Amino acid sequence: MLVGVPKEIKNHEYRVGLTPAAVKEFVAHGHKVIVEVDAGSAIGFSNEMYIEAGAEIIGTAEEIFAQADMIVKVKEPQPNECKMLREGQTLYTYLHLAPDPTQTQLLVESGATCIAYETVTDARGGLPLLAPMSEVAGRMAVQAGAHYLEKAHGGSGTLLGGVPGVAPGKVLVIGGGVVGTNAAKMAIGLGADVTILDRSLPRLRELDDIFGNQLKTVYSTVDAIEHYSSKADLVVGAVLIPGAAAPKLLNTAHIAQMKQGSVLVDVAIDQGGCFETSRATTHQDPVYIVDGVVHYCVANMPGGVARTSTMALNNATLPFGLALANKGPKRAMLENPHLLNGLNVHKGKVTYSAVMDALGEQLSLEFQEAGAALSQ
Ligand SMILES: NC(=O)C1=CN([C@@H]2O[C@H](COP(=O)(O)OP(=O)(O)OC[C@H]3O[C@@H](n4cnc5c(N)ncnc54)[C@H](O)[C@@H]3O)[C@@H](O)[C@H]2O)C=CC1
Ligand SMILES: CC(=O)C(=O)O
Ligand SMILES: [Mg+2]
Repeated sequence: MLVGVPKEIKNHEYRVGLTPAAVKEFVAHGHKVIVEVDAGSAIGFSNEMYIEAGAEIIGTAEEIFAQADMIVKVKEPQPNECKMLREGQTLYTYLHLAPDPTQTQLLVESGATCIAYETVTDARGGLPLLAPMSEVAGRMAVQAGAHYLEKAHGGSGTLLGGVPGVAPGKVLVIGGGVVGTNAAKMAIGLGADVTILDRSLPRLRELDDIFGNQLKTVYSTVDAIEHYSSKADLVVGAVLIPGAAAPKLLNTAHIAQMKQGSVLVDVAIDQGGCFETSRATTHQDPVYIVDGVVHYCVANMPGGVARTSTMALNNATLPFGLALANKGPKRAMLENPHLLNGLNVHKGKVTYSAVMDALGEQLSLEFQEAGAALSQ
């Protein structure tokens, strides 16, 4: 198969679909890889490294899209990229279609086979191609929180770890999944006083087993959220109800009760955010202040540490990517129901029901169940 890797074109997005190490794997399996010039240069993956791994460097995205059987990316394709896709071509990347009618319409019109990283599943009910970016975002949440607690950045001037003779800062993590666990790990590592809320008791038991008495686990109720947020220096929003908009767990009245200079990091902002006052921000302009509380709501946090994120993402995407190339997309998906769950659009039809539920009527889309669509 001819695999193409264009340079990402979203604002301040430096991740790249394949690392040189991943290219080497595709080449070792007999595939040809073409990479756009400087696709990874910003994060230390030079054109020479890709050539050494066996790739050919190509001057423009247009040539990559025209030649490749499968396009491997990170972020959802931008409109000009969608227009270069065609029937018979496979797109393997994050898509997040449900809130994005324009992209959905363009992918349907392209006729291409579009696989979304974020809907590929695993045998334990997890999302294995979302998990690495949730690990990154969870860890970054505490780094960002510690930074914005500094006086010069709008915070209260609190050091999360404290010092001998001064108590540590208090961190509240709401949601104990992948983001929440990684945030807790970092906050504990800094020596903060950490409490995590979840509404799943089995999950709270697991967290108790992992962290012991370094972490306070509390069942998530309105009362618990009110109590712990009013005392917190840093609150991390890390809830997910799969496929749905995030629930608003802190309202404006709760935020008014919080300490001046405390920090909210709303990681769930890509699902609409879990604080009433949250609105999406960017790496260029990451924070704003409401009622004396600093809000950090960056929707693509992993892009901020693009080198680590690219390597973490490739570790997860490589086995599925190789299966797509080795077997061909049709056989690879029909043989693996978890990969098939990634299929969102195929030959002009939507094949993922949550996307159909969100946009079907608005765009007059045609739906076909993924397995049936591929089998034709
Ligand atoms: N902003 C960014 O750059 C990124 C954002 N994310 C987002 O972070 C969010 C969390 O992702 P994951 O940790 O992977 O999800 P997850 O499914 O692993 O964990 C979510 C947890 O929230 C809990 N939960 C649901 N409702 C709750 C409530 N009312 N109170 C307390 N807990 C509740 C669930 O029981 C579950 O344990 C998602 O919206 C995801 O899309 C992920 C990566 C990057
Ligand atoms: C998950 C996602 O969309 C990102 O890492 O940017
Ligand atoms: Mg206040």
